[in-house]
Amino acid sequence: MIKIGIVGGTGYTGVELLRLLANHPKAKVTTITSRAEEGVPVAQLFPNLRGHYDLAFSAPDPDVLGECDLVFFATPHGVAQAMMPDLMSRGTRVVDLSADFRIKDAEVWAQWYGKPHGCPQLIAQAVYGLPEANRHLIADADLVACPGCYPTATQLGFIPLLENNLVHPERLIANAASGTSGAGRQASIDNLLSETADSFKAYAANGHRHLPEIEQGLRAALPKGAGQIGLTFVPHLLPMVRGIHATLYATLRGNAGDLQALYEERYANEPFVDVLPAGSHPQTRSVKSSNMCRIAICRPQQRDTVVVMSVIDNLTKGASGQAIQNMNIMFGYDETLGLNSPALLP
Ligand SMILES: NC(=O)C1=CN([C@@H]2O[C@H](COP(=O)(O)OP(=O)(O)OC[C@H]3O[C@@H](n4cnc5c(N)ncnc54)[C@H](OP(=O)(O)O)[C@@H]3O)[C@@H](O)[C@H]2O)C=CC1
Ligand SMILES: CC(=O)N[C@@H](CCC(=O)OP(=O)(O)O)C(=O)O
Repeated sequence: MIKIGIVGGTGYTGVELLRLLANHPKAKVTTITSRAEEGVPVAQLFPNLRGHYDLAFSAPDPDVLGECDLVFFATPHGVAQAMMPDLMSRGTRVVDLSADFRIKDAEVWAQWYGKPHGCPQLIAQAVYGLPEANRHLIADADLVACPGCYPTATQLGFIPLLENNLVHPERLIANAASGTSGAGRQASIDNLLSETADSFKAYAANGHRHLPEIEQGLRAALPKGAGQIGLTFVPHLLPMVRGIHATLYATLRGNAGDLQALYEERYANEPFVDVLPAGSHPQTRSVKSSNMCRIAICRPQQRDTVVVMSVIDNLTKGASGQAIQNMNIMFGYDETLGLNSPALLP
């Protein structure tokens, strides 16, 4: 049994980690932090966890976290950067759910996150935790940077086309829509029910901080010499709680062959990517609370635009489920341990 610490246990990704880890056979949460809720029993704040956890929230303490085999950071950007050097010097491994170590260029990070990177010396050793692309590196990593929610849905959708150099990489488009839990649990007027219900809008159309992360991942998938990645990414807010639906567009270079077979083959051995039968339209409800990404591909009127639809639960495959998938790989466990529940319906 490995000992787990969670920094930032009162946010949506923190409580999703707790939900998923409650039945994990090889991992036990031994400390969970919140500064605002210090001393409050976990089950008092989250009644769904009554009977599962005896712990109370505590303030982050490096000595206590340093006794864990693995610490998850489920905190806003900047927190992991500040605590990481001390924690890693104690030999504790880390899966960071924030964007602190996702981007390989510290200056690009600073440009998009509006402040200097707080720990540039550890960026190089951070492994980007998208198992479908980096499984072999994750296994030995001490620091895994878990991908963002939009980046997970978008990269899994585009990767097979790019790896096989089938599309013009500089003309990619991603229209993606997220439920409101993507914005976290802190109060904000924009996320009130009365602001979001019965409405649908794009936001950050001029540039969202996930753009450099997604482009970095797509660049890694493209064979050398195959051109430059250029993505137009427009996020949208959906009046629902969980889920991301990404509709992706790419222009084929020429005769692409059987795209359905290509996707089925690429993801045949992936436990958490499900390529739907031709003609399907994936729904966010088919992945709600599950770690699955469901994908469908089509080529309308057999023209040169390929459309890929990719759905995930932003809190599960888009954050905490993927974080646990990474943990399983890091500790040599079956990758699916604790993550096999099907989606919640209705
Ligand atoms: N929501 C989503 O769908 C996704 C979120 N992410 C990322 O995961 C991270 C967590 O997201 P989410 O759960 O939504 O965030 P929330 O805002 O809901 O929760 C943040 C948590 O971090 C703690 N925290 C805040 N500041 C600090 C600090 N300085 N030191 C220690 N703890 C702190 C808070 O507790 P307290 O202040 O009491 O200490 C709280 O428990 C973010 O980086 C987010 O971008 C990634 C993918 C998807
Ligand atoms: C709906 C909504 O507001 N979503 C958030 C992104 C989700 C997220 O948490 O971003 P990371 O994955 O980088 O942590 C946003 O657009 O900022």
